[in-house]
Amino acid sequence: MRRRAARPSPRDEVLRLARPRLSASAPGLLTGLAAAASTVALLACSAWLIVRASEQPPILFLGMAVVGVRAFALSRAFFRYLERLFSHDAAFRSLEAVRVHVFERLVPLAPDGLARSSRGSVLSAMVSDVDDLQDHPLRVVQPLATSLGVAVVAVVVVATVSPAAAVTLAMCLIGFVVVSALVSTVVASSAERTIAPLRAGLVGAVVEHMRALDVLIAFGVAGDSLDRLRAADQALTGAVVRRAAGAAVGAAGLSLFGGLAVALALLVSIPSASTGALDGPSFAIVVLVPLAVFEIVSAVPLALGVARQVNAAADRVAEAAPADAPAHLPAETGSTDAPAQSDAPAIAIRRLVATWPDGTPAVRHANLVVAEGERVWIDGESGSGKTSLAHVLVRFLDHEGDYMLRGVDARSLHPDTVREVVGIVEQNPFLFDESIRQNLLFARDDADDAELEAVLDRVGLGEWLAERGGLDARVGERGALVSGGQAGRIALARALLRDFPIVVLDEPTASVESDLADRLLRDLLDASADRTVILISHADVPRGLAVSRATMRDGVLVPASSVGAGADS
Ligand SMILES: Nc1ncnc2c1ncn2[C@@H]1O[C@H](COP(=O)(O)OP(=O)(O)OP(=O)(O)O)[C@@H](O)[C@H]1O
Repeated sequence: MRRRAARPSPRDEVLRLARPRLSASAPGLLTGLAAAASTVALLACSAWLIVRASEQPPILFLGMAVVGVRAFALSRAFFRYLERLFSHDAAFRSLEAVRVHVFERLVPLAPDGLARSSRGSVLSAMVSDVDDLQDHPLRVVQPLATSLGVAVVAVVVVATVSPAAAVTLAMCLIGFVVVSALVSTVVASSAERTIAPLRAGLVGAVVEHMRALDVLIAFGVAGDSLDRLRAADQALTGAVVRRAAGAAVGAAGLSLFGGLAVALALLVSIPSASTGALDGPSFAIVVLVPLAVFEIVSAVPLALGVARQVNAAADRVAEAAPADAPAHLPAETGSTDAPAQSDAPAIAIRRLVATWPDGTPAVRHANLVVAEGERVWIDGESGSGKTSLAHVLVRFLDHEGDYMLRGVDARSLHPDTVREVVGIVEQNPFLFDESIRQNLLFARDDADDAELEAVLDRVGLGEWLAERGGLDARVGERGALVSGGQAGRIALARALLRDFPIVVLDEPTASVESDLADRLLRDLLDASADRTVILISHADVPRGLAVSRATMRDGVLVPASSVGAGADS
């Protein structure tokens, strides 16, 4: 029986994505090898030429070596240039693919699958951790492959001249790689593994500091936040310094073993040189080639350090953007045919249960039937689960039990298709730091100015728009230049532009004083008169605005009460 291949670990999956295909990386690897081989050959040829020239032979005997020195000097630069070109081209191409792939993995997580990750860690995963992954082909695979190739070729070439010198060279190379790798692992491995998380911590601290600056200043604690930033910066600097110490150990090992290789080559070659078995130029090659080889393999301890950093970055990318969506989020599959209006209710849910990705119960039990064109008011105490239900209705959250949308099982539809029919106007709508026009256009980018002005007029913002000087007025960072009620109205204008037949209004009056709340609610519901509306509001809704009412209590939706529900205004 054939065994199914084990699935690679999340880290390996990410690294495999970052690794260019062999056909893309082969030109870089081969030219890198040629450049390194040229370096060694240049030194060997020069050493031979200098020593042979000191013997003052006829110039004809030196011709080939002179050409060789020139050729290897030129080919070294030429192949080095090509190697940079090919290897970076391959790495950047795969980097582009990785970033797109990571972004595609993040999209289905938003918004509820990302609720527990800080913006800083997602930002770091997407930017600096993905950037670090390009070091895998460039600064790990390339130098290791080049070093191995050149070391083997050099040992073989030296063996043809002096087998004993080849043995000492091989021993010194192995000693250097083993000892410096071990010592630098002891000195720097923990630093290298912590650099990515510490850098993410610093980015996260900076992002949070900037986002919360108004609150921090208002409460006089901006200094404490700056202290935290400083501490994060110091921790990162400390790790970088410890990593540099590891690199210094590697450099010391290089001098030690490089010198040892030359000394041992002298030791084992002098007897044959003194008996004449080894001629002067060959003696020079045997003694000096180790210096050039060690220059190439000096990249090995650095590459091992970079490999540890890349592994840490890959772990973080795999954690921030897992290959499989976490439990309780809807799968990004299903029919893309949006269900049309029919005799079936707009929304019918029965024995519906939903859970947040972290396991917190979101909705414990809900039954609700909403006819096409009906307005339902869902009230309930803060934290009872109203917003959670809204997230189920727009398929941000998965559910168990029945959720039929216009007679079609919502789970059989692609979540994006459900969101073409059911739109949400969030409790704290997000406004981009852009003009009013841009904040509306992203809902429907082919709307002209007249349509935008009409929809703003419909949600009661016509006068305000004129006062602001038109659609080019900016709304500020996170809507800082508009009030909470105006932000809610802009969010509804977006939903109307998108023309969702079913709209969920989540606490539209939450940030509005109570005497203005009734007017805002009336305006919003008037503006959505031709659609099915599920109005979530813990505040009273004036009589007549909602047709039926249901109450959420501790995650349980208590069935709708009589027609004409609503408080006396
Ligand atoms: N992203 C989340 N991850 C995990 N738990 C959450 C998340 N969002 C909300 N909760 C929890 O789910 C429960 C219901 O919260 P929900 O926001 O649905 O209440 P709500 O009735 O809309 O409250 P409010 O009227 O204050 O907006 C609460 O216990 C809350 O702490």
